[in-house]
Amino acid sequence: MNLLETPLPGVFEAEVVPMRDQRGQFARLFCQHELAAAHRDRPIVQINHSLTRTVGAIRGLHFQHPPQAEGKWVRCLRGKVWDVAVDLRRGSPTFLRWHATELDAERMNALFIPEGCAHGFQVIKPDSELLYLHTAPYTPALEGAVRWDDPGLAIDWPLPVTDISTRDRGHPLLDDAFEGIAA
Ligand SMILES: Cc1cn([C@H]2C[C@H](O)[C@@H](COP(=O)(O)OP(=O)(O)O[C@H]3O[C@@H](C)C(=O)[C@@H](O)[C@H]3O)O2)c(=O)[nH]c1=O
Repeated sequence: MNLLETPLPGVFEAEVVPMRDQRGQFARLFCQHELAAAHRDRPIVQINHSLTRTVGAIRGLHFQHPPQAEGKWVRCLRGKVWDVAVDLRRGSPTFLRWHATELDAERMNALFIPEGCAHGFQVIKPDSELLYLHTAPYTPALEGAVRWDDPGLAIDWPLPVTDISTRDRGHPLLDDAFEGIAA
Protein backbone atom coordinates (compact mmCIF):
# COMPACT_ATOMS: atom_id res chain seq x y z
CA MET A 1 0.00 0.00 0.00
CA ASN A 2 1.18 3.51 -0.75
CA LEU A 3 -0.09 6.40 1.33
CA LEU A 4 -0.22 9.78 -0.40
CA GLU A 5 -0.70 13.14 1.27
CA THR A 6 -3.21 15.58 -0.23
CA PRO A 7 -3.37 19.37 0.03
CA LEU A 8 -5.77 19.01 2.99
CA PRO A 9 -4.04 18.04 6.25
CA GLY A 10 -5.24 14.65 7.44
CA VAL A 11 -6.85 13.72 4.12
CA PHE A 12 -4.90 10.89 2.51
CA GLU A 13 -5.16 8.71 -0.56
CA ALA A 14 -4.16 5.07 -0.26
CA GLU A 15 -3.01 3.15 -3.30
CA VAL A 16 -3.23 -0.62 -3.32
CA VAL A 17 -0.88 -2.95 -5.15
CA PRO A 18 -2.88 -6.14 -5.86
CA MET A 19 -1.04 -9.48 -6.06
CA ARG A 20 -1.99 -11.06 -9.36
CA ASP A 21 -1.67 -14.65 -10.54
CA GLN A 22 -3.49 -16.94 -12.95
CA ARG A 23 -6.47 -17.23 -10.56
CA GLY A 24 -7.06 -13.51 -10.32
CA GLN A 25 -5.83 -11.19 -7.61
CA PHE A 26 -5.52 -10.60 -3.89
CA ALA A 27 -5.38 -7.15 -2.31
CA ARG A 28 -5.00 -5.77 1.18
CA LEU A 29 -7.65 -3.12 1.69
CA PHE A 30 -6.87 -2.00 5.23
CA CYS A 31 -3.78 -2.31 7.37
CA GLN A 32 -3.59 -0.32 10.58
CA HIS A 33 0.20 -0.55 10.56
CA GLU A 34 0.79 0.49 6.93
CA LEU A 35 -1.83 3.24 7.08
CA ALA A 36 -0.81 4.51 10.52
CA ALA A 37 0.24 7.95 9.31
CA ALA A 38 -3.36 8.56 8.26
CA HIS A 39 -5.39 6.27 10.47
CA ARG A 40 -3.37 6.49 13.68
CA ASP A 41 -4.96 4.40 16.43
CA ARG A 42 -8.60 5.01 15.56
CA PRO A 43 -10.89 1.97 15.70
CA ILE A 44 -12.96 0.72 12.77
CA VAL A 45 -16.47 0.33 14.18
CA GLN A 46 -18.72 0.11 11.11
CA ILE A 47 -18.36 -1.02 7.52
CA ASN A 48 -20.98 0.28 5.10
CA HIS A 49 -21.71 -0.19 1.43
CA SER A 50 -23.66 1.86 -1.07
CA LEU A 51 -24.74 1.39 -4.66
CA THR A 52 -25.50 4.43 -6.78
CA ARG A 53 -26.87 3.72 -10.21
CA THR A 54 -26.89 6.82 -12.33
CA VAL A 55 -23.93 8.60 -13.88
CA GLY A 56 -23.94 12.15 -12.51
CA ALA A 57 -25.71 11.23 -9.26
CA ILE A 58 -24.37 12.96 -6.15
CA ARG A 59 -24.42 11.87 -2.51
CA GLY A 60 -23.30 14.30 0.20
CA LEU A 61 -21.80 16.34 1.58
CA HIS A 62 -21.96 14.58 4.94
CA PHE A 63 -20.11 14.54 8.26
CA GLN A 64 -20.85 13.81 11.91
CA HIS A 65 -20.55 16.28 14.77
CA PRO A 66 -18.62 15.51 17.96
CA PRO A 67 -18.75 13.52 20.15
CA GLN A 68 -19.25 11.06 17.28
CA ALA A 69 -17.14 12.87 14.69
CA GLU A 70 -15.93 10.19 12.32
CA GLY A 71 -13.05 9.40 10.09
CA LYS A 72 -13.77 7.16 7.13
CA TRP A 73 -11.96 5.27 4.43
CA VAL A 74 -13.91 5.34 1.18
CA ARG A 75 -13.19 2.94 -1.67
CA CYS A 76 -14.97 2.12 -4.93
CA LEU A 77 -15.56 -1.61 -5.38
CA ARG A 78 -17.37 -1.34 -8.71
CA GLY A 79 -17.38 1.50 -11.20
CA LYS A 80 -15.78 4.88 -10.67
CA VAL A 81 -16.69 7.99 -8.67
CA TRP A 82 -15.34 11.51 -8.24
CA ASP A 83 -14.85 11.72 -4.50
CA VAL A 84 -14.52 14.95 -2.57
CA ALA A 85 -13.46 15.95 0.95
CA VAL A 86 -14.33 19.43 2.26
CA ASP A 87 -12.42 20.91 5.17
CA LEU A 88 -14.87 22.27 7.76
CA ARG A 89 -12.43 22.21 10.68
CA ARG A 90 -12.39 25.33 12.77
CA GLY A 91 -8.94 26.91 12.63
CA SER A 92 -7.69 24.68 9.82
CA PRO A 93 -5.22 26.30 7.40
CA THR A 94 -7.32 24.84 4.59
CA PHE A 95 -10.73 25.75 6.07
CA LEU A 96 -13.47 25.56 3.37
CA ARG A 97 -11.10 24.16 0.76
CA TRP A 98 -11.88 20.89 -0.95
CA HIS A 99 -9.89 18.09 -2.47
CA ALA A 100 -11.20 15.54 -4.95
CA THR A 101 -9.84 12.35 -6.41
CA GLU A 102 -11.27 9.66 -8.65
CA LEU A 103 -11.92 6.43 -6.80
CA ASP A 104 -11.74 3.68 -9.36
CA ALA A 105 -12.60 0.04 -8.74
CA GLU A 106 -9.87 -0.98 -11.16
CA ARG A 107 -7.25 0.91 -9.12
CA MET A 108 -8.78 0.03 -5.72
CA ASN A 109 -7.52 3.35 -4.35
CA ALA A 110 -9.15 4.82 -1.25
CA LEU A 111 -9.54 8.24 0.34
CA PHE A 112 -9.35 8.88 4.08
CA ILE A 113 -11.72 11.62 5.24
CA PRO A 114 -10.86 12.72 8.80
CA GLU A 115 -13.11 14.10 11.51
CA GLY A 116 -14.31 17.61 10.67
CA CYS A 117 -14.28 17.10 6.91
CA ALA A 118 -17.45 16.60 4.91
CA HIS A 119 -17.58 13.92 2.23
CA GLY A 120 -19.48 13.46 -0.98
CA PHE A 121 -19.11 11.94 -4.42
CA GLN A 122 -20.43 11.97 -7.97
CA VAL A 123 -20.88 8.83 -10.02
CA ILE A 124 -18.68 8.58 -13.13
CA LYS A 125 -19.53 5.01 -14.15
CA PRO A 126 -23.02 3.49 -13.73
CA ASP A 127 -23.83 1.21 -10.79
CA SER A 128 -20.89 2.37 -8.70
CA GLU A 129 -20.48 0.68 -5.34
CA LEU A 130 -18.66 2.23 -2.40
CA LEU A 131 -17.25 0.55 0.68
CA TYR A 132 -16.81 2.67 3.82
CA LEU A 133 -14.78 1.90 6.92
CA HIS A 134 -15.94 4.19 9.75
CA THR A 135 -14.20 5.13 12.98
CA ALA A 136 -17.43 6.12 14.78
CA PRO A 137 -20.92 4.64 14.73
CA TYR A 138 -23.67 6.14 12.58
CA THR A 139 -25.48 8.60 14.86
CA PRO A 140 -28.42 10.25 13.08
CA ALA A 141 -28.83 12.92 15.77
CA LEU A 142 -25.29 14.14 15.10
CA GLU A 143 -25.40 14.11 11.30
CA GLY A 144 -24.26 17.30 9.65
CA ALA A 145 -24.23 18.30 6.00
CA VAL A 146 -23.36 21.07 3.63
CA ARG A 147 -24.86 21.53 0.21
CA TRP A 148 -23.18 20.16 -2.87
CA ASP A 149 -23.59 23.47 -4.73
CA ASP A 150 -22.71 25.85 -1.90
CA PRO A 151 -21.20 28.92 -3.59
CA GLY A 152 -18.83 29.35 -0.65
CA LEU A 153 -17.24 26.03 -1.55
CA ALA A 154 -17.48 26.26 -5.35
CA ILE A 155 -16.92 22.57 -5.88
CA ASP A 156 -16.05 21.84 -9.48
CA TRP A 157 -18.23 18.76 -10.00
CA PRO A 158 -17.19 17.06 -13.25
CA LEU A 159 -20.71 16.28 -14.54
CA PRO A 160 -24.18 17.82 -14.44
CA VAL A 161 -26.07 16.49 -11.43
CA THR A 162 -28.62 13.88 -12.55
CA ASP A 163 -29.85 12.46 -9.25
CA ILE A 164 -29.69 13.56 -5.61
CA SER A 165 -31.77 12.77 -2.54
CA THR A 166 -34.41 15.21 -1.35
CA ARG A 167 -32.46 15.55 1.88
CA ASP A 168 -29.17 16.36 0.16
CA ARG A 169 -30.89 18.88 -2.12
CA GLY A 170 -32.25 20.70 0.90
CA HIS A 171 -29.21 21.24 3.11
CA PRO A 172 -28.80 24.87 4.13
CA LEU A 173 -26.05 26.98 2.63
CA LEU A 174 -23.13 28.06 4.80
CA ASP A 175 -23.51 31.58 6.11
CA ASP A 176 -20.85 34.20 6.79
CA ALA A 177 -20.99 33.44 10.51
CA PHE A 178 -19.90 29.81 9.98
CA GLU A 179 -16.58 29.39 11.79
CA GLY A 180 -16.22 25.68 11.30
CA ILE A 181 -16.81 22.67 13.45
CA ALA A 182 -14.66 21.43 16.26
CA ALA A 183 -12.89 18.30 15.05
C1 LIG B 1 -25.20 6.73 6.45
C2 LIG B 1 -26.15 5.68 7.02
C3 LIG B 1 -27.48 5.64 6.62
N1 LIG B 1 -28.31 4.72 7.14
C4 LIG B 1 -29.71 4.70 6.66
C5 LIG B 1 -30.45 6.00 6.75
C6 LIG B 1 -31.33 5.97 5.52
O1 LIG B 1 -32.54 5.25 5.79
C7 LIG B 1 -30.55 5.18 4.51
C8 LIG B 1 -29.81 6.06 3.50
O2 LIG B 1 -29.10 7.03 4.23
P1 LIG B 1 -28.45 8.29 3.50
O3 LIG B 1 -29.43 8.84 2.55
O4 LIG B 1 -27.91 9.18 4.58
O5 LIG B 1 -27.26 7.61 2.70
P2 LIG B 1 -26.05 8.33 1.97
O6 LIG B 1 -26.53 9.60 1.40
O7 LIG B 1 -25.43 7.36 1.05
O8 LIG B 1 -25.09 8.65 3.19
C9 LIG B 1 -23.71 8.49 3.00
O9 LIG B 1 -23.27 9.56 2.17
C10 LIG B 1 -21.86 9.60 1.95
C11 LIG B 1 -21.56 10.83 1.13
C12 LIG B 1 -21.08 9.46 3.19
O10 LIG B 1 -20.03 10.07 3.38
C13 LIG B 1 -21.55 8.42 4.16
O11 LIG B 1 -20.86 8.51 5.40
C14 LIG B 1 -23.03 8.53 4.36
O12 LIG B 1 -23.33 9.76 5.04
O13 LIG B 1 -29.63 4.37 5.27
C15 LIG B 1 -27.89 3.82 8.08
O14 LIG B 1 -28.68 2.98 8.56
N2 LIG B 1 -26.60 3.82 8.47
C16 LIG B 1 -25.70 4.73 7.97
O15 LIG B 1 -24.49 4.72 8.34
